[in-house]
Amino acid sequence: MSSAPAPVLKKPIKISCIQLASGADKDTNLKHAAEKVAEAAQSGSKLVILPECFNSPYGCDYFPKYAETLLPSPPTKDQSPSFHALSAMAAENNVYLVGGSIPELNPETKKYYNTSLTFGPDGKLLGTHRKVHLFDIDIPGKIFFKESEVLSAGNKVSLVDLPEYGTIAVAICYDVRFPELATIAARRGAFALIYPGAFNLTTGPLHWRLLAQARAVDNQIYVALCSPARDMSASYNAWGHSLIVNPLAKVLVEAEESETIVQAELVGEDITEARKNIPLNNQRRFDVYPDVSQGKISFDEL
Ligand SMILES: NC(=O)CC(=O)C(=O)O
Repeated sequence: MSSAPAPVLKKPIKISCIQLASGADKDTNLKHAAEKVAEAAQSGSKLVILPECFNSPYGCDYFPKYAETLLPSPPTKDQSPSFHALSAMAAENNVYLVGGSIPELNPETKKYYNTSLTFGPDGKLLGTHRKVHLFDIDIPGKIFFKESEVLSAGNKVSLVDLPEYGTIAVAICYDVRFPELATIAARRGAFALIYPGAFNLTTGPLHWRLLAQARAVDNQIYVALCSPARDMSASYNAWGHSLIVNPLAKVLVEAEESETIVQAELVGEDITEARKNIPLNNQRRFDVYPDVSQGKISFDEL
């Protein structure tokens, strides 16, 4: 007799994406982020998400200037003010915090990364994700961006365990375009795919919502994309439109472009129901596409 699979989300959790307005001053950005995290927590969120490059402008010219050193871990306050500010935001508000991303400099290799840090309600670091797929695109007349001119790529699928709830996967922005990473995280039991991200005025309207819905329908789990607010005076204009999508790929909530917090309650039964009614997980044909299941995968060492 086959028994029902254990729910991947043990109890409901309210989550918030903070579509943060930030500028060039890191201290101001950190203080503002702290106010917004407190606001999200006060409204009942237990998982709070900040955007990609939440405390700096986004662009290759800015990565070295704003980069912080995270190793050896934990870093000192001088090495990483953002690490300490994020840890305090999580602890003071008793929330899990996916701290968007920050530019990171590895002091030994001298390589830069676009790195996300996730903290628990006790302020302890639970996981890190270095952007795996660097944002290198050239759409003539519209947008040219080459993160690989400055950044190096991370090399792992990042899963973070939230003990009372279950497991989330954290990846960054351009990573959302790669279904393999999401599908592997889902097969490892994630109940949500969390992407701090910063699409732009060209790719945002084309693909932002579509990709969130695609990753949700592929994997029958929740997806959250958290953008910075749009700033037309900045060199990179973020799309905004932070959103949360359910396991049937329905958009539960979506922002416009200005600063706001979008929230939704994630419910385990909605994942179970979607998977019962459309049982993709029992129907995969790895005998037909073995490369997907046999590739070598690196996971987060928690
Ligand atoms: N900024 C990114 O990493 C990705 C992006 O804007 C896009 O894929 O489009």
